[in-house]
Amino acid sequence: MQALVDAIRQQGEILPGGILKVDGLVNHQLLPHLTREMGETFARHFAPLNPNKIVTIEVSGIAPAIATAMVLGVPMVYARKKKPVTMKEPAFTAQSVSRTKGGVVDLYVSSEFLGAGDRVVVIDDFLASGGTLRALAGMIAVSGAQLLGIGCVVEKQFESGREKLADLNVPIHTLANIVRMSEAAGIEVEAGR
Ligand SMILES: O=P(O)(O)OC[C@H]1O[C@H](OP(=O)(O)OP(=O)(O)O)[C@H](O)[C@@H]1O
Ligand SMILES: O=c1[nH]c(=O)c2nc[nH]c2[nH]1
Repeated sequence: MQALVDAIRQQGEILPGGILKVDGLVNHQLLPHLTREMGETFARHFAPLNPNKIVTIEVSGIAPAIATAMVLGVPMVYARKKKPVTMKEPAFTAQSVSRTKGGVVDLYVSSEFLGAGDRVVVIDDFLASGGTLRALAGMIAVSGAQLLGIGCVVEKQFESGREKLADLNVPIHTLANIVRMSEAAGIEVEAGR
């Protein structure tokens, strides 16, 4: 997605710990034209798989996920990181490591909104180590739903998440790919794959 690649070139910043800051377009401020194009691009890519649900993780996955769900006309469910009193039991749960806040986080999805018969495409903002998507895929498997594919806005190729998720045997589609980044060489970003 060329507009996203251009925006990352213009606004992306490298932070310590191999973190790419794209708060101006993905993780804090959202740009409607870019978010809409993300949704349209993911929807075009995954429509042939005929999903009946988009699943993501709060908080930064919500925007591209709802943009995709709106184009496909299907519900979007997001895993919560704190279990609210409104969430009915049983809930599916897993743990992941938050890359931007540190520490282990619990993920919760209610069985009210995910279960056998669901055909799921997962949309998230970042594919880095793949740990968060692995946790979510585990919850989807336990629920009895079928995982059809994974879409991520930004892939950090140098963290090899794609290779680590290969055993899930689902297509992974990303919109921008960070091949490498370093203070010396800057951010090498190309179209997703
Ligand atoms: O592939 P991984 O190494 O697991 O990294 C990707 C995950 O890291 C971020 O979550 P984080 O909790 O940092 O942020 P968020 O609250 O902004 O969604 C991002 O939203 C992905 O879910
Ligand atoms: O804002 C972010 N920047 C990153 O580099 C990253 N990696 C995983 N999750 C991330 N979120």
